[in-house]
Amino acid sequence: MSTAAADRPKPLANYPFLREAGGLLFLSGVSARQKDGTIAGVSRQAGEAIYDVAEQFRAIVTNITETLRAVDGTLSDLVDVTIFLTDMAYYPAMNCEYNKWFGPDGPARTTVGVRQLPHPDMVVELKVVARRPD
Ligand SMILES: N/C(=C\C=C\C(=O)O)C(=O)O
Repeated sequence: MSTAAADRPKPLANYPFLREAGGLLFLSGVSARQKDGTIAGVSRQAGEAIYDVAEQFRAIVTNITETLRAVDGTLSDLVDVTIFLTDMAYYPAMNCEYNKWFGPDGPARTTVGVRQLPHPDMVVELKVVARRPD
């Protein structure tokens, strides 16, 4: 299974976009980082960072979609999602965006609060598992 074609920001270290095992696809953690290195959903006002968790979430969904596309998969193949938030104050807005993408029959989901993600402008990161497309 080739994963090299994914139209995704390059990994930050020596890990693959995804790894297959037992008919499942385990994707490495995905942020809103773009191919040019910027992070979606961040603006600055008077030097202060303003974070849009919904925009970051949408960018993550795009990154996941691109990763799955490389193996002929789609978001409907997701079976498990873990969401990392740097502040639970983002939880309601994240849920609102989440519900635009996934229904009650979507993947199992867990959300946890974390102190930091790999870049200070990342406020949300997803770790997902998908079934291997037929
Ligand atoms: N998966 C990891 C980072 C992902 C960052 C990104 O997608 O921008 C990691 O460090 O393990």
